Amino acid sequence: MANEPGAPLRVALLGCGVVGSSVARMLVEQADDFAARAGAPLEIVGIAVRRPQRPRPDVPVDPALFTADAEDLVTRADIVIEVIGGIDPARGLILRALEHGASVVSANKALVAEDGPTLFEAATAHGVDLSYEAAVAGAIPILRPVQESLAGDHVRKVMGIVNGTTNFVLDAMDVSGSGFSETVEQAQALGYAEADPTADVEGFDAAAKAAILASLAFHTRVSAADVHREGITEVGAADIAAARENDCVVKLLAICERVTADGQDAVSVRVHPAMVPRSHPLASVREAFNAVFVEADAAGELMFYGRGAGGDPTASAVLGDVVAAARHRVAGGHGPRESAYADLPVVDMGQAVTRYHISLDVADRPGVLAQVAAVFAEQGVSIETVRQQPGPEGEDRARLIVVTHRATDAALSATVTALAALESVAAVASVMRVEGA
Ligand SMILES: NC(=O)C1=CN([C@@H]2O[C@H](COP(=O)(O)OP(=O)(O)OC[C@H]3O[C@@H](n4cnc5c(N)ncnc54)[C@H](OP(=O)(O)O)[C@@H]3O)[C@@H](O)[C@H]2O)C=CC1
Ligand SMILES: N[C@@H](CC=O)C(=O)O
Repeated sequence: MANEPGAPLRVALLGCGVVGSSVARMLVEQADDFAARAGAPLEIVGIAVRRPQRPRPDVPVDPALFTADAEDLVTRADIVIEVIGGIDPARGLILRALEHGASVVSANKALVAEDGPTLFEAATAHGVDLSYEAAVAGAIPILRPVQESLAGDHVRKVMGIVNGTTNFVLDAMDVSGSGFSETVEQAQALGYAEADPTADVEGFDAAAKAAILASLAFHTRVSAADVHREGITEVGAADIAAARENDCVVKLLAICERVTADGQDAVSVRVHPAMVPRSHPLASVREAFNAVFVEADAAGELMFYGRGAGGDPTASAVLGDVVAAARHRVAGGHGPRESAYADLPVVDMGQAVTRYHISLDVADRPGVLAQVAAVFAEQGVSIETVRQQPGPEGEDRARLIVVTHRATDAALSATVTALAALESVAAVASVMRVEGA
């Protein structure tokens, strides 16, 4: 859909919170640059928010532009930027914008991961762009490289830290021993966390991003519901300490990989905390930074690193999509369409192959090590290393630390259940997967 040459492009902004206020400010402050890059001036014609009367001193626009009537606003724009978040009303507003011929830019991973195909079909039907680079890993250009630059390769695996809030919390627990709630509050104040931080700490946000990455990397459809998800609320000081003793750090990882299941090509997509060796590049990703590690047949290993959350970093990705959409409207053409021809099944977590680090408090007497080893053997799980440490002073207990070789998650988790049932095992002190070794 081409616009009149030189005519301003009408931009509607839906949402003016952490991300939207940065987008509005940058559009205004860098208006001349955007006009030159896009090939036409970008003119904000309205900003839809919940509370239009609220003073917003950090947003340098005419207060009359604020409206609560997003439904009307989207029908008056060439480009609609959706940074409200959540499923509704964002979904209805995007569909309405596309139906009215507007190009849409969104940062909404929850919506794309839940109902992307409906939105993509509407964009295709109306011949306009729908882009969402900001939805995964904030400022890091990762979706376009995976979708376009790697379209000539065969991506085998994508593994990354894609949630800034949880990385901020885990990093603080490791470095300063800070408490969980206190660091989540800090992440909220810094604008990293979602409106409801449960989405971050319970892994929903990372699962949505994993679904998007897997869909693009493997040319298939993966929705958020297909992703195995564990958050960081169960990670305690004992796990952080166990990781440190093992020369590892704990990270919330999103892992998307091609697998073979029952002789068929399939994909495994999971989000969970894992111990990562300090020597691995992902271990050095600190604070709210994100990083995504991609393995492809021809390219080999690639790593993308940068700020994964916050207003300005996310606005950078949003505005990159806005300029691309504007160029298409000025010169004709459109961005990449969904490529989901592969139609690969998603395997369940039990079939995923991983390694476990298990710390057990056991009775310190002859034969216990043999009992423990027998449980691993019964489940077909091979032990890589086992260490024994003294237990608490005055108690006849020892701490056994076992790291396994790779096995299916089903076998590993059955092993932990069987270990916990042994009379000689007083407690399973910590269980965590190990990745990146
Ligand atoms: N924050 C971050 O670091 C990142 C966020 N994202 C994504 O960007 C999106 C926005 O996030 P963020 O800016 O943090 O969110 P905020 O909660 O800070 O802002 C949400 C904005 O949407 C407005 N809004 C809420 N409901 C409605 C509604 N029904 N109609 C019109 N406007 C509404 C709010 O209005 P009001 O101001 O009046 O309350 C507010 O301006 C989300 O999809 C998020 O996942 C992506 C990457 C990073
Ligand atoms: N809440 C998210 C924001 C970016 O997507 C995060 O913490 O990474």
